[in-house]
Amino acid sequence: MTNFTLADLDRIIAARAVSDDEKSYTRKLVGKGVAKCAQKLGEEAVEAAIAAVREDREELTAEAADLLYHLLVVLNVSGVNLQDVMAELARRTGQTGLEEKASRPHD
Ligand SMILES: N=c1c2ncn([C@@H]3O[C@H](COP(=O)(O)OP(=O)(O)OP(=O)(O)O)[C@@H](O)[C@H]3O)c2ncn1[C@@H]1O[C@H](COP(=O)(O)O)[C@@H](O)[C@H]1O
Repeated sequence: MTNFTLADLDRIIAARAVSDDEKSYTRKLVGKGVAKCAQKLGEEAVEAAIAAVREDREELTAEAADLLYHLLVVLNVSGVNLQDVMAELARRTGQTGLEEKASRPHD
């Protein structure tokens, strides 16, 4: 169990994207533009799908982490806020999302 959230990773990516650290993978990837970032996102999605079909849970866990990282990079370079994506997901539940959370206080 960890308290680390997508919002935490999103903040790290936003900071690394504009950092001047030449060792930063995020900075290098963002510097290559949206097409390269989107290509990486697609590759990671396929790798996650293959791991799922193979029923390899360990591999799927690692690929899912790569996929979420690369999705957040694409959102960042595209100027789409993670908060807006979460709001869209909440809207689809027909509620803000907070009501259900309140009824599951230990999640
Ligand atoms: N979560 C990740 C993360 N997931 C995957 N990756 C990188 O994504 C790359 C994907 O692997 P590939 O083998 O497909 O990439 P590659 O062949 O090296 O690169 P390409 O030339 O194809 O782009 C790897 O190099 C991983 O290091 C990540 N890089 C960074 N993070 C997070 O971002 C933070 C900031 O990282 P830096 O920007 O490197 O400081 C880190 O602390 C992490 O929290």
